[in-house]
Amino acid sequence: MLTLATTTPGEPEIFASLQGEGASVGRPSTFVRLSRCNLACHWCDTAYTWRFTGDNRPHTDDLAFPREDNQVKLNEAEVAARVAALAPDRLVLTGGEPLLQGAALARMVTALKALRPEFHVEIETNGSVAAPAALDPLIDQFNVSPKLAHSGNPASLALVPERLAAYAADPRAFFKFVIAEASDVAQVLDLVATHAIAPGRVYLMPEGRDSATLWSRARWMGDLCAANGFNFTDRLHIHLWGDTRGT
Ligand SMILES: Nc1nc2[nH]cc(C(=O)O)c2c(=O)[nH]1
Ligand code: SF4
Ligand SMILES: [Mg+2]
Repeated sequence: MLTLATTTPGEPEIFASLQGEGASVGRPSTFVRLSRCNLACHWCDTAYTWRFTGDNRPHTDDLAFPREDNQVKLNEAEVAARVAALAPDRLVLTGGEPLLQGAALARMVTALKALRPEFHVEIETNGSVAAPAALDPLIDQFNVSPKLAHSGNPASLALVPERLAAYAADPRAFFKFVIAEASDVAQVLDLVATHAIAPGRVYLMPEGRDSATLWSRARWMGDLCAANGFNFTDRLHIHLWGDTRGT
């Protein structure tokens, strides 16, 4: 069984869109959004995956989401069938933190590949959780987004050295850092040096949930990327559809 986020109460967040971030930006992809996260970022744009009623950890919106409206359980075969029925041949597993449900995801992706073997599978992870052995070989690309100090998470939870080292050693992994201020990049340089990550595998992405914020941060971030040999990634889906569920 998988616990998914919802678009509207009872409706699982499974949708065809364009990958809006990172190395596969612009590619038509079907997204499956898993509920629950092990972190709590102040600026999280999917707080409805974790900030359930009674969870008072700080968040900029300070909203509490009733669990019954924002989670739905679906079995692995049903999720696979819904993904297979949509046009894209690429799957993006996201959340929340999808690897909290890694064993069930392995069953779902196995069922999907039985229906449509051509699928390319990406996973968006915060990099603090490992993929279980059953899932790992089914993943073509890890989009690892370690959370820096400005996320508000204690480094002891967000930056697990052995996890980051394992992703750094995995050629399937790209690193995508959410940046709000130029000074955040010092921590990126530190992590990249510690784990010997080639700059060409690193993406800097502006924090922002509206076009104006993304554009204003992109202006100074472009220079920082060029100076350090990092890639820049925008958040295409925000420009196209805004900060909405199911896009
Ligand atoms: N279009 C689109 N691309 C995305 N790439 C990563 C996303 C995420 O929420 O993890 C995301 C998302 O929510 N929508
Ligand atoms: S790790 Fe991702 S899903 Fe979890 S709180 Fe942070 S931004 Fe949100
Ligand atoms: Mg998103």
